[in-house]
Amino acid sequence: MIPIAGTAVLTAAQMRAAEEKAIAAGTGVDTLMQRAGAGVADAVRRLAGVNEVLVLCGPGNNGGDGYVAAARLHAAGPSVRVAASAEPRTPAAIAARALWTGAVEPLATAAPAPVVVDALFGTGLSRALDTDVSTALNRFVSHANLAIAVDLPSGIATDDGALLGDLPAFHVTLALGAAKPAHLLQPSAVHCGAVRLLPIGVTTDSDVRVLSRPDLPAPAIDAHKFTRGMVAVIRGRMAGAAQLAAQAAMHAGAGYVEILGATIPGAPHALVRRRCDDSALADPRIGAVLIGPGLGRDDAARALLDQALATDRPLVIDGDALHLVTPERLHGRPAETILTPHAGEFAALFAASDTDKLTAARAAATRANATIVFKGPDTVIAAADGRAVLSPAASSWLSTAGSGDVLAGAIAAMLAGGGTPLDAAAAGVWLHGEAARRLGPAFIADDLAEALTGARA
Ligand SMILES: NC(=O)C1=CN([C@@H]2O[C@H](COP(=O)(O)OP(=O)(O)OC[C@H]3O[C@@H](n4cnc5c(N)ncnc54)[C@H](O)[C@@H]3O)[C@@H](O)[C@H]2O)[C@@H](O)CC1
Ligand SMILES: Nc1ncnc2c1ncn2[C@@H]1O[C@H](COP(=O)(O)OP(=O)(O)O)[C@@H](O)[C@H]1O
Ligand SMILES: [K+]
Repeated sequence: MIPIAGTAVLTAAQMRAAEEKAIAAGTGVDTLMQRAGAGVADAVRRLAGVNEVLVLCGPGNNGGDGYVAAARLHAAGPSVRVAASAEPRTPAAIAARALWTGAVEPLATAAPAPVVVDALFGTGLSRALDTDVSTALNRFVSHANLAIAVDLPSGIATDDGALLGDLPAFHVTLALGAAKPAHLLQPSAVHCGAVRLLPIGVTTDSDVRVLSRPDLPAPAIDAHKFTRGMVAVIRGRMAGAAQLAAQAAMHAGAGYVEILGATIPGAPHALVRRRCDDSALADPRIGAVLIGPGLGRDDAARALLDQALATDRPLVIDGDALHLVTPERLHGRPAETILTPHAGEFAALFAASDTDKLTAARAAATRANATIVFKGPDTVIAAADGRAVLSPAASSWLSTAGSGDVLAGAIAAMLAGGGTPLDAAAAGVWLHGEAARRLGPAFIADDLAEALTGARA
């Protein structure tokens, strides 16, 4: 049972292919199922203690994992019962069913237990749950003190995180072999609870990974302010937003942060101010230019955006600027570009899409030849080369005005510090989430910017 941070994320088809590769190399599906079931039993025993466990088994290999786990749990001591929605259908699941010597109760009439283990459906779910199955599942989960899902909560779509039925929320989900998009994308992720990985000895390879704590060393012994990264924030109509972003860049570790534009009364003394002209923007020491927070959408804003797009400096584009730019204008830029849209800005820039958030972000990244940070409760970071990073849900207290400005500043600091755009964006998202976690409830964006210092530590 290991944390999923930094691990590969596989679709159902990629997981099947990985499994087939293992089978072709000599590890049978029964062996994989034994490993999965043993891992589940071990995790359940640790989480459930001496409480009675009810294992719910479906017709496929997810159900097979359930029978293996039930037999192993029974052998290890805890009181276990099994209820099934249907007879097992796959050869491996039929063999696993034979290992369970106790009764198999019908799902509809089985009594609840303090611990419920859902092995009804995993990556093979192909349509919505029947209502009798989802009613029973809700009944068991609502009566349990601890609800554990095997691989995925039954009723969620592995690849896009859609809910295929009226689903309860689980406390823990044990991802078999690899995390899947549904463990991280909403609305399904919130139904998974804490997700832990159970390795089953299958090699998993993917362009998509789970966000992890970035490696951000202290400045080198001979560092000076410009080697640590210089960030230029272009100020627009709302000075507060630009100031928040600038403060975030400073607290995230940039060595030198300047505001390009009119003076902001009360700004920190460490924040340098300069006129926003072509020569300021051409400063070769600038590691990242940030435009968008509080920019406005008028002609003056458009002129500032033109200036920013004309530089050969790495660029972070946020907020209002996302409404003024087009993917085509970004495509030919001579330096890296990171875009940080929330759902509304994403739709304005790339048009609404009916695909899932991961697919949409990757397509947008290719289209704009930029790194996209598609924000929200399931932030997706996608690079133009197809790689992507999925963030586990961050604190919902981030839903406060200005927290996006803080994120943009943190990402600009990471980019100026020399990371690749994908690493810089991921590091910024991680610091932002960690700062929020440290603050707890009801913080404001100003607190969040300051808390980046602690997150960085
Ligand atoms: N991929 C791997 O490497 C491994 C996968 N294993 C397990 O195998 C699972 C995948 O097994 P399967 O492909 O057999 O799929 P599932 O066990 O998820 O379910 C498939 C079965 O359910 C039926 N079905 C699908 N949707 C339904 C619905 N809404 N209502 C009623 N019946 C429905 C299908 O016709 C099929 O019979 C994984 O989630 C995991 O738990 C493990 O056994 C070990 C290794
Ligand atoms: N419910 C939520 N759970 C987790 N993170 C959230 C939630 N709501 C917003 N966020 C995060 O907070 C930030 C909000 O950014 P944005 O919408 O641009 O706000 P603003 O424009 O007010 O600064 C983003 O990083 C987003 O991912
Ligand atoms: K399941």
